[in-house]
Amino acid sequence: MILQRVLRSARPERYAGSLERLTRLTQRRQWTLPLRQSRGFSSESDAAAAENKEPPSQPSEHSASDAVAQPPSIVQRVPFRELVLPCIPLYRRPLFPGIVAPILVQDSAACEAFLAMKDGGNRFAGLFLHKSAGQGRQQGGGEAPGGITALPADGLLRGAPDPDQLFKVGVIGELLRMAPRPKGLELTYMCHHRIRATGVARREALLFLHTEPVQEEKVEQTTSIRAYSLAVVETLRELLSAGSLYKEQLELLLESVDVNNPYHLADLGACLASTADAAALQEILEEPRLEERLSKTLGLLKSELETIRVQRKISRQIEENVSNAQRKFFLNEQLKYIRKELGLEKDERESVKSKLLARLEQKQVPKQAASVIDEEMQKLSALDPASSEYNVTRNYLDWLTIIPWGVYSQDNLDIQNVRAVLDEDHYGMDDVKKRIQEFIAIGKLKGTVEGKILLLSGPPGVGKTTIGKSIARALGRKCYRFSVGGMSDVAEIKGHRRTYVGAMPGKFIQALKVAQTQNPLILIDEIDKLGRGWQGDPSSALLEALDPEQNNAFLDHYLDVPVDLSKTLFICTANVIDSIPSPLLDRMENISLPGYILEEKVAIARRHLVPQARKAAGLTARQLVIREGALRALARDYCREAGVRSLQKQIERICRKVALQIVNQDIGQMVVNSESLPELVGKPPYASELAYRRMPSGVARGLAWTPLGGAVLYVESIDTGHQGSGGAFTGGPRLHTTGQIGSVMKESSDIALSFARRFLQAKDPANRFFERAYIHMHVPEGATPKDGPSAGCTMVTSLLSLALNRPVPSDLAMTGEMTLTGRILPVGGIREKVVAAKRAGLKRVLLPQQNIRDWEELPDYIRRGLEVSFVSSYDDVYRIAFASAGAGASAGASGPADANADDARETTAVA
Ligand SMILES: Nc1ncnc2c1ncn2[C@@H]1O[C@H](COP(=O)(O)OP(=O)(O)OP(=O)(O)O)[C@@H](O)[C@H]1O
Repeated sequence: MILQRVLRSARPERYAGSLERLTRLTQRRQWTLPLRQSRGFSSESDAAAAENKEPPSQPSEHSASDAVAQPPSIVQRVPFRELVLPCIPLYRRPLFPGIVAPILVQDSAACEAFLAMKDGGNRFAGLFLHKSAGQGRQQGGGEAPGGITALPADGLLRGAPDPDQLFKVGVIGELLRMAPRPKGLELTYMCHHRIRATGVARREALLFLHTEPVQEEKVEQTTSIRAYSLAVVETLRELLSAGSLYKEQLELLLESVDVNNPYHLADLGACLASTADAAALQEILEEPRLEERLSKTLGLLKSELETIRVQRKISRQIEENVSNAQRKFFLNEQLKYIRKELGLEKDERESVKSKLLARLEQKQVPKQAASVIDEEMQKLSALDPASSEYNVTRNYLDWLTIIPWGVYSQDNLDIQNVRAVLDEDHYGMDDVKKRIQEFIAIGKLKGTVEGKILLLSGPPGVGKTTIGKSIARALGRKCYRFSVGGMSDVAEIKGHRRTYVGAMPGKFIQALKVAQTQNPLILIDEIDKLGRGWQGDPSSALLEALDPEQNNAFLDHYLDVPVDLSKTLFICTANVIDSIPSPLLDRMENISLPGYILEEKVAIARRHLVPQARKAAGLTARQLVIREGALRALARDYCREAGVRSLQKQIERICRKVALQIVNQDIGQMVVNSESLPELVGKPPYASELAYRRMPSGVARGLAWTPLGGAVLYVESIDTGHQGSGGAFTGGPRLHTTGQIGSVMKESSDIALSFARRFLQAKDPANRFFERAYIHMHVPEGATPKDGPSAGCTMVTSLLSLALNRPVPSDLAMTGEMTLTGRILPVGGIREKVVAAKRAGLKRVLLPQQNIRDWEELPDYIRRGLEVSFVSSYDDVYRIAFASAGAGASAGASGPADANADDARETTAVA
């Protein structure tokens, strides 16, 4: 057991003394001795007497003999007979004959009992394995300090162990030494022969048992016993070579093993099986047959050897892994050092710095920016690349150096080229293109087009964004587009302060990075939908960037050095201009795109939308032919909005369907005409009946402006009956309005009623209609909110038509604000309204006199085919709208020129 203690210890020298003792003991007393049969001590006094005798120092003649293997005997002083012995329970492993083992006794009563026994000359004790042994070290009390046999942590034999919990076969131990320890006594026992417990003698502080010696069977040393013995020795040698840590000690033991004594060999082998469990060892202890005992011992030793091998393999693998990683690390470090020495690789900071500096080579960095870059470079050199500050500085430098300082693209200011490019991308828009040409012509004279903010306003899908891109292409400038719709965070424009984690510069600096020129064209979409949130006012930030007075030193929060944006061309787009903050609007040059009339839509579809969609669907011009009639029907019956986006979608839809049919049915060509439309894109979404092919009395047609473009709007009035005659509005106001009209429009209706009464009185005093009438006025498309004063004269006309019972001509539409005295005031959105009238196929429009300039500014192709009358008072309107009794009827009969484009089907939103 000392050996085991040595085996488990990392510091075998601690046990040098024990080993010495072991060696001495094994040499002197047991292991090398051929044990003779005991003469048998008759009494304890015999045993005491025997203690003074010198044990034989030489092996017996039997041990030398190969013929017979003798069972182990004991030295004469050990009584080989029935005895009453104090019992020491062993909580980890059984002890075997020939073993010296220290045992720690902690229980004070037990200690006293052992002291008393020693004083009484009683040196023997029975050492029996407790049945709980091997069920966990904690339970067994763990390693007893200074001893290899574990005892319960709470001390030995407290209240004496339960005899039923002990194995019956154990060994008799002879006390060699008793030494005080801080926590009790350390008893060192020399184990002799096997004993068997036969009964309980008495229980005091210790348990005393009746014991009898176990007689070992005498056997012939057969070949198999020899073979087993040799195998055990061989395995022990292998163990020796495998476990180098205890080499010396094992060698010592092996030298002392009497290989010719199989009993001895089996016991020793079992002792050395340090990983074997207590039950297996107890089995060997109890095994009466020598050959079996040897075989079991061999088994335990083999498994011990295997365990050691596996253990070594595992540790070798771990060592290999660790050393590989270490080796790699060292080699990498060496490589880095060598590369650095050879000048092949600079320090990370140096390589970053040189990369960043290389970016500045072709640039003209302004002084202020250059000094900041310098400072930051120095800072970078002093920072640890692993620190977070290093990354912040590096990112900052990254942005500072990526700005295209002083890099400008050459503008192509050739007017003809500009026009050619614009024409190539967009059909029509003549006035817009002219305005752009003018703008570029000025740029040509000045040598630059800087400092201008163009605003393209108009309904959705009229090509504002695409024309912006075309301008960039025409000028040969890089284009960067971003939308500010709903943008409420000022940081999106001005950047974040660098102190924030993940800080970024704003959109303008990002634009410069992407464009890589300091004079790109920046397209700011949806400027009318700019948000305003708690994170500041983006419109003020935009102003700083766009304003030619300030933007030569635009200060982004992140970059923190002034950047010149004055050479940048800004183009903004908006659907309405009213919601653009006025300081911004002031600085812009508005070009309005009013929306397209039918012919334009058809031409755009033919020249641009169809080829684009065909290409996107992988079709050739031969495979898909869309007839003009189909395009016309599409624009007229399916897509009535001002722009061409939904027309574009419908054409794309047609292309997809045709592509599927061509692939599915292997058709060479498909021709789409107006008849095939329902099959391809479904039924037209607009009602096919003409709402007012013939205008009834009380209905007048107005023109409205909406964010989606112009629209035709109706005002309908009816007399609901006299007061008290069961009419719906009995006792209520004389005019009731519906149709989601806003407060301004409501006021217009009141003005209209008051004026119409006065007007009628003057024109036809006999007509007392308004005195008795209770009128319901409705503006259709009741779900769409409408507001504004421009329907004033239409409302008066509607009321007078009702009062006079004379219909208004059905080819006539009007717009104009009414005053109470009958003057017609100018209104906005003339262009959109005229386009809407034209789209609806109307022939005549009445516009306020003061809007004559707006009319004159309209391109010819819009004005063409429209008869316009300018009116300054309602008398003028009356003259035209109620010219003759038959006018309405005759006009009504003729209807709009294009019956299919009946205006009743126009969408109406805000008047
Ligand atoms: N005159 C035109 N000629 C050729 N294509 C046009 C014309 N007008 C519009 N388009 C096409 O219509 C589509 C929609 O245009 P775009 O996106 O520029 O509209 P938008 O006015 O910017 O709309 P929104 O206000 O919704 O942003 C584009 O594919 C564009 O090419």
